[in-house]
Amino acid sequence: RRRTAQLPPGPPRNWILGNLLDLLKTDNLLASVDSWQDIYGDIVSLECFGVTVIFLNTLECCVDLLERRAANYSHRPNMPFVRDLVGLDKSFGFMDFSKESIRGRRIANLAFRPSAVRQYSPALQDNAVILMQDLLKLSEGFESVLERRNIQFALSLIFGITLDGTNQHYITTTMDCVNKIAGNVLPGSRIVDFLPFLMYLPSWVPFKREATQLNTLVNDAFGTPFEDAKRRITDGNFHPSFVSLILSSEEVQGDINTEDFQEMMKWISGTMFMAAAESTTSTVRVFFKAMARFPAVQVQAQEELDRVLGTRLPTMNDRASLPYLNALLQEVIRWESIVPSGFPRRTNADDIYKGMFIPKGAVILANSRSISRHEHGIGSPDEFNPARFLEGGGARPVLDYVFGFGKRECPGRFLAEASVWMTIVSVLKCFNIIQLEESNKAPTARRSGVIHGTTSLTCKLIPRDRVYRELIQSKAAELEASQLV
Ligand code: HEM
Repeated sequence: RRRTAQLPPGPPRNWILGNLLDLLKTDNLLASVDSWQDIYGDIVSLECFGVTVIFLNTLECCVDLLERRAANYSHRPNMPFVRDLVGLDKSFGFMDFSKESIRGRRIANLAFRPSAVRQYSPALQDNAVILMQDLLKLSEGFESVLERRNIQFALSLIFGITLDGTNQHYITTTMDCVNKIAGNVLPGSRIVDFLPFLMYLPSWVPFKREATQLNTLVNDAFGTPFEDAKRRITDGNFHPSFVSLILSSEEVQGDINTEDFQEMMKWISGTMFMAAAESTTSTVRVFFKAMARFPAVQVQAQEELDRVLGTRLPTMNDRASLPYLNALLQEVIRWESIVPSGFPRRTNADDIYKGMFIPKGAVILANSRSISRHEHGIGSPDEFNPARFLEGGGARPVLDYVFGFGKRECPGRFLAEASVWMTIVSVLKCFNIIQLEESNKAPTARRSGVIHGTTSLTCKLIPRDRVYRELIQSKAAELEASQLV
């Protein structure tokens, strides 16, 4: 069967370069994948220097392969640039599916499983209050405030670090590191990923110099906050965090004080931090964009908030009584997928699926953007309409696909959902989001690569009522006095 089965169909290949030129268009790659799907169907393949790249464009294909055949589809691609040269092979997010990556996920789960995330409710609420206070001071151009607050929250939750005048460098280092990693993950970002022997070129070759610089940045961004957290724990002057929890946990087996364990924890905590730093901010940016463009949805959401809460600020306990807001959260995550082509996987052995040949070593991308555009229920997929997630709306719950599949499913999904929910209900309760006139300049995409950072925001905030301003200011003053944020 293997000899007769063909690779999945795909765009024509150049006899030397294969589909390299198609893959190099990373900015337009998603638009190209849409058109290939229309022409070639649910599974599309490309080829480059003997490496097959396969896009899975439907939920059925993703579940069949990434979940039901997980044993063959749970590795990450070889990616010599980021894994070997930059050194991210020590991060469980980049490791093959192995005892070590399973251990990393288990340890992360201790602090990010649903029961643990529920305990972060007070911290999420406090974080939302401080964000609202920052937004009150700055009605326009608030994108950097969102980014900053999210990084501060992640630093505090994972490492127990609060930012003061001495450690602001964490913000720039983190963003620089996340952007550079995200830009080097998709197939086509680096030729060396298709031709691994290029790794052995001398160190002055430009891409190797770049890798060395990125390696230094990665070691700093992953290592410094962990060392800082350990120092605070040793001094006995620390806020409880993921690191302090694990370093004192009875559930973790092995010798916590060995160098190997400490090194592993550095990479696990750094991985969770880097993954959290950008993903939630990008999702919140999609929310602002949608609210500015679809004011009727905003009015309906505020109507529900005012009816259920009166004039008090929201808390995490309100989730169960705000069905429209819950649907709105799902629609934000569906409408503009922030990890549109998933995080690449690799096959471990040859396979046959639906009569097509999927070779060993193929890079597999779960096209969650396409799924979100086909499993959207009522109306057009481009319209922002939370009602599609209410009864009879027919949309597939986003948790079924946006956070990946099977054994590599996103371990931060419960925190991501809770944190984005708390932010959007707080913003809608306290502000109206107004679309600014679009400038003539085409909006710039913030980021390309594996994380889609959406276009720059063209909206401003108008506080809704004095009562919220007063509530925010008094609660924020309390928090600042107790140095909890
Ligand atoms: C809306 C926000 C987020 C989205 C859409 C998202 C999506 C994803 C996706 C699609 C994957 C790949 C899963 C696969 O291979 O099947 C992934 C992996 C991962 N995510 Fe998230 N994520 C988000 C937030 C977070 C947060 C907040 C954290 C950390 C607290 C996190 C940590 C990770 C890690 C560590 C992995 C790698 C897991 C592994 O390789 O085993 N993510 N995420």
